[in-house]
Amino acid sequence: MGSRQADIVKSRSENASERSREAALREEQEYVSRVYERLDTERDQAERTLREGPATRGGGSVLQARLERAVATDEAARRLDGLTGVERGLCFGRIDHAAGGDGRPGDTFYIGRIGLRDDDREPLLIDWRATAARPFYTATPTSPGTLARRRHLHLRLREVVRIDDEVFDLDGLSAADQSTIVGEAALLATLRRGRTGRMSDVVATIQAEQDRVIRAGLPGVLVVQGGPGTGKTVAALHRAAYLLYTHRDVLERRGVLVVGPNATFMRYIEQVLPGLGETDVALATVGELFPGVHATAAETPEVAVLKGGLRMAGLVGAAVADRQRVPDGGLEVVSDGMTLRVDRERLLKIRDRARELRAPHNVQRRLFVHDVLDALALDRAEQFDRMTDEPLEQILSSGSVPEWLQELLEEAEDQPLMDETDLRMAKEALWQEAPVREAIDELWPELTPQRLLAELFADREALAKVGAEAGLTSAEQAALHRPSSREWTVSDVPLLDEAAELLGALDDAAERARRRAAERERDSEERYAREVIQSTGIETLGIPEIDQVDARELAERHVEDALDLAERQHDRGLRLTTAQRAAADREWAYGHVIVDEAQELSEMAWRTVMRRVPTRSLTVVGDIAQTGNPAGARSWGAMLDRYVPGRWREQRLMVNYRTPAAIMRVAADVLVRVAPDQIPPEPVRDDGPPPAVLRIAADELGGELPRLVESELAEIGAGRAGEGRLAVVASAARHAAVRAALPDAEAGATPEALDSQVVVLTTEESKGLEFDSVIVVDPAGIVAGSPRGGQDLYVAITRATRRLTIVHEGVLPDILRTRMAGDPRQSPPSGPSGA
Ligand SMILES: Nc1ncnc2c1ncn2[C@@H]1O[C@H](COP(=O)(O)OP(=O)(O)OP(=O)(O)O)[C@@H](O)[C@H]1O
Repeated sequence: MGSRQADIVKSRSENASERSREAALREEQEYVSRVYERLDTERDQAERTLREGPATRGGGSVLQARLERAVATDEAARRLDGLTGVERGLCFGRIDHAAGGDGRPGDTFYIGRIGLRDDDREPLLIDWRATAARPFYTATPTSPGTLARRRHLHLRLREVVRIDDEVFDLDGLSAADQSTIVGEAALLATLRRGRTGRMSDVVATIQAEQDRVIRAGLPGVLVVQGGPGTGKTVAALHRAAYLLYTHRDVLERRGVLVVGPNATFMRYIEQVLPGLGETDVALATVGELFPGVHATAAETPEVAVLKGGLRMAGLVGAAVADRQRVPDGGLEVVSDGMTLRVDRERLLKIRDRARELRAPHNVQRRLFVHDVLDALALDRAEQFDRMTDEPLEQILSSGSVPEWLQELLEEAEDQPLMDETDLRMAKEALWQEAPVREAIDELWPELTPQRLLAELFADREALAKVGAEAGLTSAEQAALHRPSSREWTVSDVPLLDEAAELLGALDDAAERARRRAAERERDSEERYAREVIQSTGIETLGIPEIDQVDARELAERHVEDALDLAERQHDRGLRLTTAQRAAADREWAYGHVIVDEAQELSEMAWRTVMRRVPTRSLTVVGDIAQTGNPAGARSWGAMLDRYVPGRWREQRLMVNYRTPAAIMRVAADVLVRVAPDQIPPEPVRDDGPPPAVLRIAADELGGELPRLVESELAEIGAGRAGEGRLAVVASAARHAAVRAALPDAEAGATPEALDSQVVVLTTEESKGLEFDSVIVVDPAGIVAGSPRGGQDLYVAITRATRRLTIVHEGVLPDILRTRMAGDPRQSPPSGPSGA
């Protein structure tokens, strides 16, 4: 065929494919418009139900009508919440199953963020979490299952703007093309988008290895280990949504908790779940796990290691025991001019009897107070008795008393000093006296966790005594000392939680009333707990500690009265979600807990997390190679075997969706040095320039850094459509100089930082985040500051999605030298001193 003829054929076939593309777009637009119409209708219906209440069916009692209303409004509120966040990209995929052997066409399904049905209850949109949607995520050219085609739909608002098709026609593909990447075109288009400072969901392009994580079963502990950018966070969040969809009966009432490393990170991920139609997941940092405390301050590495270690459980235990005192001289208190005494031996017995009560300190205290008051009342009675006894003896022995009176008096002498009523009244009277209360408080005070720890840390003497009992050296005891006014740190929170366990609730009347009410609910809760155990499948796993867990413990302790709920929900402003109720309650037992950046949790933090989930249904997400917390994990087994010995399972994610290959090669060099046993994840992206290295002296940062930032912002096209983010990640030593050089940039882990184009961060603050361009300042300082030599540099380098620049002062650290030497981009755009 001549070339002109070939051109004509090519252009005809291009025209034909253009026409069929337009026809396909039109067809999909029609369908997608129907789907949005349905969404609008459902939203209207839910809003009407909330506004006007459900249509009444008539008949039944008033109570029944109220209950029905309660259930319907609750459902409507939830539905509306779910329908509100899913507008963007509501329908993103379509799967066509191959024709069956009988020649009938295969089924076609549209996949979206939520499920929708038409008026005839026929499925219009399949929820991405439903089983029917699964082939969309798992089909690859090598194993397409029954799929003939997968189609990705790209929407701008409600308009279909592009279609990507994958036809699973293996014969037409070379072996090399039979990639395992699912929906490559759609995936790469997503990955190349500029960053906005907020994570978005990846529901349209979930990969097969991530799908296995997302859809893993609910029971037990699943560890997801993966290098940077492998989508651990995003997969964990999709997993939360999947579990809520699949196990709604259990999880809606007990809730799902996501624990993350810091407040900025939580803000970074917060829109993912609403985008998936889920609004009822509690998000918290470790510093927020103790209700009423929002700790963000960090300790020095030495104190963080100390406070993160398990000896702290012993320290807190010893601190509580130290507040149950028996003075050498016993108890002496002046009441009504009379000195009342309880001797040491008696007090020891009273203390031991209280301690034997298997209850927390504040509950044991009630028995202690009761017994001490007994002893004081008795002492007072005995003293009175002695006072009256002597004159009486004299009268009796004088022989001047008539016989009948003598008998009466002798009889009275044999009677007990006080009957029950006398004793109770005497004790109540004593308890009203301030000196008596103060004296008892000295021996066994009522304590909050905050008071216990603040007083302990401020008291060198107590620290020395209690510290020695917990096996702390004198240097460690001294390191814990601090003024009681100091704010709580993140490392303190697990200690507060530990203390709360040992202290129990305060003994106020309201608390007792609450507990009595809770007691009344116990029966139904126990029944519920059993259902929970059955439905999570834990029973069938035969996990021993579950058998030991009291069913009551497992029960959701806060079953809301349906009528209350209805009335509150009618006024939606007051509606409390499961997540909100759970977050306010330290003893809430969640149905599932997801821990992200889990390598950062200390041993003590794990104790706190495990208390929140007695069923041990957890997803633990992290990367051992990125551990920056000196008290964090060196291996998963070291942290988890204590709670689920040998029974946690691990899934690895091996593909890096964030960092382009050229940057990843530098990161891999660093990884070899810091964690030689870890394999770096394979990058999907092969775009973008190689990383640049610049030598800028510390005193030149003020002049050079702003120019570098400007030119990088131009490179990433920052500002267009709100996209384009740059981070300067500096060593602790250069942080202040960098901030001074970039006075207009946001700094630190604040929510505002995410909204700004340029942010200055420490490596710790950059954890979990990503930016189009990253400038790493002072790699040598970062390596020197990493507790295990280099992890922090690995984290900093792998934050970049497009461009990486390394700014150093003297000689480039060894760890970077191989790869960076002779790099073409060694000179900065404005040309300061080259490397
Ligand atoms: N299947 C996917 N489709 C599209 N984007 C994805 C996919 N998986 C991951 N990504 C993107 O890759 C980036 C990295 O994901 P994520 O932050 O979850 O990784 P990570 O493993 O938690 O990383 P790190 O350990 O470094 O914090 C994010 O921008 C995320 O949206």
